[in-house]
Amino acid sequence: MTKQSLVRRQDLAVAVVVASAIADAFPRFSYPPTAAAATVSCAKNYKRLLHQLDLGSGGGAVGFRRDNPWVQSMMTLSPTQIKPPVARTAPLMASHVEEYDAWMRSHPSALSNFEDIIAASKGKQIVMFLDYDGTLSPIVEDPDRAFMSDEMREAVRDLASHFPTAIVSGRCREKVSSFVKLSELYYAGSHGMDIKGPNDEHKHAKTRTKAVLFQPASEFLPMIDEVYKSLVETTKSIPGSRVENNKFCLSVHFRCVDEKKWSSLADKVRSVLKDYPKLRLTHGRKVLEIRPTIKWDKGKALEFLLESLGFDDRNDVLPLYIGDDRTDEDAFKVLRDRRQGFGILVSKIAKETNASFSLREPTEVLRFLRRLVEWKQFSADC
Ligand SMILES: O=P(O)(O)OC[C@H]1O[C@H](O[C@H]2O[C@H](CO)[C@@H](O)[C@H](O)[C@H]2O)[C@H](O)[C@@H](O)[C@@H]1O
Repeated sequence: MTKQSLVRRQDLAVAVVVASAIADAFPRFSYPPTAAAATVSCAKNYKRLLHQLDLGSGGGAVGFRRDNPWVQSMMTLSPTQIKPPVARTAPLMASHVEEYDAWMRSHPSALSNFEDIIAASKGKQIVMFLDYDGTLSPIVEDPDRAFMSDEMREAVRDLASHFPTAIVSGRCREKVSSFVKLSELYYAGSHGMDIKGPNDEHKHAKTRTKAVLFQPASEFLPMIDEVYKSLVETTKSIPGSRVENNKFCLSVHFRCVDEKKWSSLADKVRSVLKDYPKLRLTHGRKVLEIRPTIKWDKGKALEFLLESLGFDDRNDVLPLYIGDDRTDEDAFKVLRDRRQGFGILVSKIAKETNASFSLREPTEVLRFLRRLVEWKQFSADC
């Protein structure tokens, strides 16, 4: 066994131990799922939980005990806080490693399969879509300090000089663009509900976009502001909770909330939302996300941007979307349904996904982006 493969095995073992801990703590939702049941059970559970979470479609009266599905879903979909158990039995670990290996075979590394991705781009214009948190920046406790490294910024800048590049984020557009600090990019903030093109001087030569600006949820602004104020007031008694105003949507963070208080936090959020049937609730990584019930998401934003760039109904385009979160699945699904381009999921653990490839963490995203730039520069020189 090589040193590299040994290291990878050790990483896998850690991921597996954490996943096993989740499965132990919440056996109803095994995670990662068994190889055979992975697709069906994860998808079913997630859909069921989302249905129960969807207050807009009548969530019904439910309590907020630890055994409540809503609270359970906060736990199962936000695994990082769960500590690995002290010891695991070898056979169990081995089986989970096998499951992870099986997942990696169906969602192989975009780095190891770089040549295949490049081969698929032959004669096509690559268009890049990048999620921000957990993709370009590592997940940190304070959302206001989720900075992107200078190396990553440099790589994204180089990337955008070769390919049209968009940032697609749940954050407020102004906030994410202040983190990225590159005016040559397209930005789709608030989960795609706030889209803006690059400044005039940066328009990409191969695109015919004009000043793109699309805000399909603008009528919800007063309601979102009102709910933001209510949530700040209602949740202030929960230590560590935090409400973030993302302009067309809101985030209620529970990364720094004691697990014992999650139920109470969920209760408070729901008590506010019950008066707003036009808002719905979804989950991200240790975050409850509140947004208008309109049929608009990151997938629609991807389609909107492709069309704005003049690539709609064309076969000579290869969109690549890199993201780490549930909300990115809408974009992965669009690519899968269109049979166009590739979704790349950033994850260290097996997850139900519509992505075709995977990368383990933002440092691998950085390597992938750099390779794309190097390949483009090399092919331009030849
Ligand atoms: O679509 P994204 O760009 O991935 O945005 C999704 C949410 O990201 C941020 O929250 C996440 O990152 C934080 C900083 O690392 C972390 O503290 C939090 O637990 C994560 O959920 C952002 O703050 C949210 O508003 C976005 O909705």
